[in-house]
Amino acid sequence: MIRTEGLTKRYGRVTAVDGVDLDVREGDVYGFLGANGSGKTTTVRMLLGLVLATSGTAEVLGRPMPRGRAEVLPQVGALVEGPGAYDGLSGRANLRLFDAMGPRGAAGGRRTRRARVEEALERVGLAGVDRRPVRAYSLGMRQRLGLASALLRAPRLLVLDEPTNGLDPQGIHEIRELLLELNRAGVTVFLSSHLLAEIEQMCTRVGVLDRGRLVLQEQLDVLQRPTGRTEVLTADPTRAAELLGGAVEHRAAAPGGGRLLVRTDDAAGLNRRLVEAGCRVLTLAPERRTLEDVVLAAARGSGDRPGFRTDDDGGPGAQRDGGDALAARRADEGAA
Ligand SMILES: Nc1ncnc2c1ncn2[C@@H]1O[C@H](COP(=O)(O)OP(=O)(O)OP(=O)(O)O)[C@@H](O)[C@H]1O
Repeated sequence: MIRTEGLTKRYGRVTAVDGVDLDVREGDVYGFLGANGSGKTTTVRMLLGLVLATSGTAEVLGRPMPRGRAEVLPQVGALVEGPGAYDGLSGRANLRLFDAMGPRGAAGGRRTRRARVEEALERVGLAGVDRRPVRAYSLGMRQRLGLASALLRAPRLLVLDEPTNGLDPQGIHEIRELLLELNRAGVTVFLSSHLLAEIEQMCTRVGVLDRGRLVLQEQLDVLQRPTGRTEVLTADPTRAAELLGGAVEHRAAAPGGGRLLVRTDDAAGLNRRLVEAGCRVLTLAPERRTLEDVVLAAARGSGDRPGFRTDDDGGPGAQRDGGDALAARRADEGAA
C-alpha cells in the first residue's frame, strides 16, 4: 500500500528524512513512531505529494507519488497536522463543502452527500454538535472533524499524522476503536505517533523513525515474541533460586517475595518443579519484550538516543517527557 526507497528530504543543512524505506502492507495498522522533530510529518507530507522529496521514491497504492496524485488521493483519507476548516461554519457545513469539492462531489447528489456527512459525523462522535461554529471547537473536536473528512471518501488507506493529538483519554479510546473497526472492514491504516503505548495497543506493524532514519520496521508480534525466559514471582525466592541454580539469570525483590528470571521456555515444567519442591508460585509467565525495550535497543544500536514518550514506571497512564523517562530508567538500571 505504501513503499518508499531511500526517501530523503533536506531543508538546507537539516536532513529531516534520511533514506527511509517504508513497507506498509494491505490490512496493516502501521504505527510510525518517532519523537517530536524526527521527521514523521515530513514523511507523511511526501507520501501525500504535499512536499517534494530531495531524493528517493515513494509509491502509494502502487502508483508513484507525487506523479500519481490525481489517481491515488481520492482513495486515501488523510489527516495531516490539524485539519484546515472554515472557522465560522459548523463542522457539518464544513464537511458538506469538503464533500462537494471531492471527487464524488459531482456524481453524488445532495441527498447522498447529506447521508455521507451524517454518517461520518456519527462515526467520530460529532453528530450531536450541531450548529456550533468550528471556531468554538476544542483541539480534540477539530481532530475528530479532520477524521470525519478523511472518512468521507470511503478510503482504502488512511494516512493520519498524530490522530489522537489533543484528545482526552476517552476520545483516544473512541478513535482507537474506530480505527480498528475500519481496519477490520478492510481499510489499511498508517498513523504516526510519538506515543509508544498508543502504537503498542493498536498497531500490527511498527516503523521507528529516529532523527530522520528508520531504525526499525517489523511486525509487532515478531518484536514481542517470547524471549525464551520465564518470569516467576514466588513467595520463596531463596528456595527457588537454590533449586534452579544457574538457570536463574536475574533475581530481584518484589512485593510478596521475589522475582526470578529463569532461562527456560517451558513455563509449565518450571511451575511443576517449583510447586513439587514446595515453593509458593504467585505468578509465572513467558517473558516478552515490550515495545519500549525493542525501541531502546534499536536506538542504542544506531548510537542515538530517542526522546519518545513512554509510560512512566510510576503508575498506569502516567507520562512525563520521554527523554527524562528514559534517562531516569537508565539511571535506575545503572543503580540496580
Ligand atoms: N519547512 C521546513 N523548513 C525547514 N525545516 C523543516 C521544515 N519542516 C520540517 N523541518 C525540520 O525537519 C525536521 C523534522 O520535522 P517534522 O515536522 O517532519 O518532524 P515530526 O517528527 O513530524 O515532529 P512533530 O511531531 O513535532 O511534528 C525538524 O528538524 C524540523 O525542524
